[in-house]
This record gives sequence, structure tokens and C-alpha cells, in this order.
Amino acid sequence: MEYKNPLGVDIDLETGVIPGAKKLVRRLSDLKGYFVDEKAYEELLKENPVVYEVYAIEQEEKDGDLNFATTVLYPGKVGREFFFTKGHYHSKADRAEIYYGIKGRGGMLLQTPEGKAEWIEMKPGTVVYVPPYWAHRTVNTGDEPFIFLAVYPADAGHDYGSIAEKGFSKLVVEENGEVKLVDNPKWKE
Ligand SMILES: O=C(CO)[C@@H](O)[C@H](O)[C@H](O)COP(=O)(O)O
Ligand SMILES: [Fe+2]
Repeated sequence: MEYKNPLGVDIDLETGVIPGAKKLVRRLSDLKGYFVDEKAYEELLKENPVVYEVYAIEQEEKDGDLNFATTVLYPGKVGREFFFTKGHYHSKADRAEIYYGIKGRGGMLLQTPEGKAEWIEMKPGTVVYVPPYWAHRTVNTGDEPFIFLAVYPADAGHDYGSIAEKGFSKLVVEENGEVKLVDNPKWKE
């Protein structure tokens, strides 16, 4: 039997960086079609800001193993909508996941394939359990980077397709200085 080596790493709790991790950068241009206000999107695209970065330590896609990653989701809005991650189902849809809030403020929008949505607020110390079959997207509702850790099965995979196409049934927006969930006018089941 060949055993893998255990690993301990220190997440930089200020920046979210995991030493030795693979870094992924998502700019606004990578999120074309995701925000409802297309005019506001085109306007901000001139700056094309980084919306989020992911630092991932991933294993081979095998049953039983675990990946983990931090996400640094920057503050900002497109129109009334707060910056968010793309959001996905897992390719192996029955794979669950755990998120843990490290820094900043935000929340997770979750949704079943039928479009039933849930919103869970997150702050440092919040643990979110993402059950099997739920799509999940994080949203930065604050004014500093929102940083969190995710731990997920190594064979979970990412299925971006249906969220990229239809979005979530709810939008997370700012209304009179408050965070509100409103119906997505573009949502179609
Ligand atoms: O849920 C997971 C892994 O299953 C997170 O590590 C996200 O991948 C990350 O927060 C970026 O979000 P997406 O762009 O992948 O939706
Ligand atoms: Fe996930």
C-alpha cells in the first residue's frame, strides 16, 4: 500500500492565501451574462476588476479524498447586485461541501434544481453545510474582501452550466443601504 503524505498548511488569515496552492483569478470579464444589469456590467468592464481569487489544494478526482480552497471575494456591485462567485452544482451532484468564514461579511445563496433558494449569512467563524444536490454561490455584502475556506470531496467537480445559463432564482442586492433578496427577473425554470 502506497500512502499519501499528510499535509499541514497555514492560511494567511488576512489575505486568504494558502502557501503552495494553485491560484485562480476571476475577473469581471469571466462573468459575462451573470449580472442582471447589463449596462452597469459593460460600464464596469472598462476597468475589468478582479472579482475573486481561489487558492486550491486539490487531489486526484478520487472517491474518498478531499480538496480544500480559500476564496477571496472582493467588495463591489454591478448595478444593485453585490459581487458574487459564479456558483455551481457539483458534477457529482450528490457531493456535499463545508464552508468556513474567515474574514469579512457576506453570505451563501443556495438553490435546489427546482429553484428553491436559501440565503445563509456568513461572518468569520460561520460554518455552512452545503447538502448534496444544492447549487451554491457566495456573495460579498460588505466593504472589505470576504474570505472563506471550502472543503469538498475530491471527485465533486464543478457543474457551472445551468447557473451560467439561468442564474439563481433570487438576486442579492442593495436597497436603501440594506441587503435584500429579490426575485431574479431573468429566472426561468
Ligand atoms: O464550492 C467550491 C468548491 O466546490 C468553492 O471552492 C468554489 O469553487 C469557489 O468559491 C469559487 O466559486 P465558483 O466560481 O467555483 O462558483
Ligand atoms: Fe462547491
